[in-house]
Amino acid sequence: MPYVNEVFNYLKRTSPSQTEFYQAAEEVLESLRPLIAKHPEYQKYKIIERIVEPERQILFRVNWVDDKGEIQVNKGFRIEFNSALGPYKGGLRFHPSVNAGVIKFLGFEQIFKNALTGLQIGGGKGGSDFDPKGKSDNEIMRFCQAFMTELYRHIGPNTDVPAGDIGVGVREIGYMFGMYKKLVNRYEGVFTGKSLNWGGSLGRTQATGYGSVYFAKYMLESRGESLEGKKCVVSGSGNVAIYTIEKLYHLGALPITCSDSKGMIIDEEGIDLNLLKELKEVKRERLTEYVKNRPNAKYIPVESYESGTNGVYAVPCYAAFPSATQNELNVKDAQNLLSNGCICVSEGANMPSTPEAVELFIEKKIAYGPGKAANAGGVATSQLEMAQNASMVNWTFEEVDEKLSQIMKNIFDTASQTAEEFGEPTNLVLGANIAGFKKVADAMIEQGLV
Ligand SMILES: NC(=O)C1=CN([C@@H]2O[C@H](COP(=O)(O)OP(=O)(O)OC[C@H]3O[C@@H](n4cnc5c(N)ncnc54)[C@H](OP(=O)(O)O)[C@@H]3O)[C@@H](O)[C@H]2O)C=CC1
Ligand SMILES: O=C(O)CCC(=O)C(=O)O
Repeated sequence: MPYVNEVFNYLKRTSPSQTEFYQAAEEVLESLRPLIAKHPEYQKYKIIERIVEPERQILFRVNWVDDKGEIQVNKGFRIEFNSALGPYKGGLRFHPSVNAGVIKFLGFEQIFKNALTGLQIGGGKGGSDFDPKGKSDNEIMRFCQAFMTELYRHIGPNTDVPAGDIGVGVREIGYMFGMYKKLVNRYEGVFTGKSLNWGGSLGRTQATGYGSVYFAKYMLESRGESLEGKKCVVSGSGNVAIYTIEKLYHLGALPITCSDSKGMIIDEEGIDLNLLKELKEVKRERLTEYVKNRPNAKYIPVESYESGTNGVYAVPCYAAFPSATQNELNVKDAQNLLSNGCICVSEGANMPSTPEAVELFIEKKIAYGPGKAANAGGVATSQLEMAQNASMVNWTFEEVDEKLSQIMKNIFDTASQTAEEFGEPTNLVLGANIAGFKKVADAMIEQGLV
């Protein structure tokens, strides 16, 4: 369909060098071809042209002073992509790889992910190229405060509600919220992922990882399969990876790997979750420390991975849970997984598989849950946090977890029913993209040309 090609070419011409954004946009636009053929109104109202263009992009300078008294300068970003379904909602990422193209891909994915949750949240994302690694607690605080001295004027509980992502957790949210409160002189639910001491929701910390495992469970159930007793591989060792591992244990599976940017752990007896939490959540150590406490486990540094592959996906498993970062799983990794008998991939990370890897998973018809569906439990639980803040109530952990599980089931049902309707029953990429897009597109038409 030339229309879709034209929009994609326009986007490449007008937003140069945004590789990750092109990747995310191309996948969605390709999926939309059969929908647009059936629904010419999307073309008439120029929904595709409008949806690939953020409503607002905020780029700003962040000045702060390090512990040596030297001035440091970083870039800050907030991309308010689409508000058809609710206030902009999406995390903040602090990582040296952050640039406009990365934030734009994340914000774009967020539009459809948030729509799939069935909740009233629009799509946005932000962050900075600030590297939190090796920074003191005081430096983290000063950076977060400096970041907020600009961002505060663009956000609000009914406007734009940030949360965490890579490099941003409860500690950073606390420092940013503190500065926001001081600047606006109001105590309000402007962030999610807050500490339980002052407005956070039980279950938000666990939600993305738990949600990704629930999604795998529902994909597998629909095929008469289950995770019980099965070996699983997990990449990453941050928030999403840790709670993926925890939920895998709850469901009787055996998670045997985790990783960080320097290397990976293989622990055939099962990852020691208490040890991992202590190292990563409390001490903020590297994974090399894990094997010092767990002599039977093996540490493999990145340099020892087979060239051009991610070592995690060379480990034989029944199901894989990519939970680190974008494009961490390439076509060679996908081949390794498939040839070792893996039948399920549930993406906790955003866009962790390259387009060629995704194509192979779809062609082989394995249970493949794309990130925008499989990791939507985090943002969905953020919306539950907003709902509790707005009505000044606190739900129990069990209430939140029950709602999360049901939301993941609904997302799976919606994506698979839509995939079936468009003639490819196992293709959840197609199903998730069409179902998410349709909800936003219909709202955009109903709200007029704004
Ligand atoms: N937190 C949330 O609620 C949600 C997160 N996500 C996505 O999940 C993924 C993980 O996020 P989260 O767990 O919150 O982040 P964390 O910062 O808690 O952890 C990130 C993990 O990924 C590893 N990692 C990051 N970048 C790279 C890289 N370039 N190469 C190899 N490993 C890397 C980190 O290793 P190291 O410490 O060495 O850098 C760390 O183990 C991201 O894609 C994020 O967008 C999706 C939905 C919600
Ligand atoms: O909880 C949120 O608002 C955002 C989570 C997030 O950044 C994501 O879904 O990628």
